[in-house]
Amino acid sequence: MEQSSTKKMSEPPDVDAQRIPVTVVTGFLGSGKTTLINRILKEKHGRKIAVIENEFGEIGIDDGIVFNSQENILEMNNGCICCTVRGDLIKILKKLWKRKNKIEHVLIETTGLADPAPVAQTFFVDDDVQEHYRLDAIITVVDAKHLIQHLDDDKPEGVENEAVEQLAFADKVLLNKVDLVSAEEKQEVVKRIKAINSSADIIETVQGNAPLERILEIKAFSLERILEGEPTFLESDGEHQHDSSVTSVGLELEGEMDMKKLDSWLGAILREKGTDIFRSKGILAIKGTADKLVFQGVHMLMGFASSSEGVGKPWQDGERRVNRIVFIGRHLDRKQLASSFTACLAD
Ligand SMILES: Nc1nc2c(ncn2[C@@H]2O[C@H](COP(=O)(O)OP(=O)(O)OP(=O)(O)O)[C@@H](O)[C@H]2O)c(=O)[nH]1
Repeated sequence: MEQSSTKKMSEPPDVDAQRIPVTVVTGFLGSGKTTLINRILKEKHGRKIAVIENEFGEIGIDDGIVFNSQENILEMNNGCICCTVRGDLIKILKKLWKRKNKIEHVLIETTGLADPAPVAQTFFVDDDVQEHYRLDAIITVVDAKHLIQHLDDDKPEGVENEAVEQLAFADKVLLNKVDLVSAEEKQEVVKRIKAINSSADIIETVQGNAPLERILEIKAFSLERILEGEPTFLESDGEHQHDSSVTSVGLELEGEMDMKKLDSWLGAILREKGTDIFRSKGILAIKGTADKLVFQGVHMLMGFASSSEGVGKPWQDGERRVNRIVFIGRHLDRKQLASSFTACLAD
């Protein structure tokens, strides 16, 4: 007896067991990050999960369509998590561990244009953060249909290709939207992923349906592996250049929309400009119904959902019906988008 208690006393404390695991969910615009996080939150995981959510675009849309039953959602929408709001990320993390109602897992959703490296670096360069958190894994969600075009996107000198960076840093790749590609197309995408990152496990998913035990608390992040590929990982100050040709136009307009006009307007824009418009989404008020309409576009693919199907909440009595829509991509014509959006208002 005595022997075993002496042994116990001399054992180092299990530091990892005391630190809160963090999963960074990254992946290009529209790949399915929010879908994955919503799915995780809805499952019976038995953990108290906090989500830190960073959205790209002039106006945030995700807050209105997701996570509506969760209290532990922290929004950071005043810049990109990998540069301007990294200080805010540290502040939020510090606040979180001081909460009485102890958090057991943190999910960080980066914007679709973020470089995950500075986010990962946060867990190794700040002493307080390092003491309380452990980076469990970087999960990169990939849109099987659109990945290759983003990997092949020509970037200006000195600008990183975000889709490549996101894959290079992945501990797990969720090859999402496999329902949209053929077996041959899928094989080609897998080949491209492996050429960038041969060590990450690839999980094929539809609507982010990966088993939780393969994505949470998996201790997959390895600093050694990262340092092998990027020896200066811990030294750099997180400074990097974003592709400034990708911008966003966010529009807000009070009133009720004509569904027919809206549908044909969005259909036409995405058909004509869907190569340049990477992502579009909106929350809309339609004449004749109190249900909120949620619009989602990824390049030329678009779809609607409604609060009648449990996505978001209906317009409440007295709530101002403000339509919000955001377009993210290249060569966006703000004036033209604004006037054609206004033209969709119901008479
Ligand atoms: N066909 C298909 N559509 C999917 C799948 N997963 C997600 N989607 C749709 O893809 C669109 C974008 O999904 P999100 O989860 O919002 O993507 P995201 O990565 O969070 O997008 P951003 O945060 O704006 O970059 C939505 O319309 C989803 O319903 C899938 O497996 N198959």
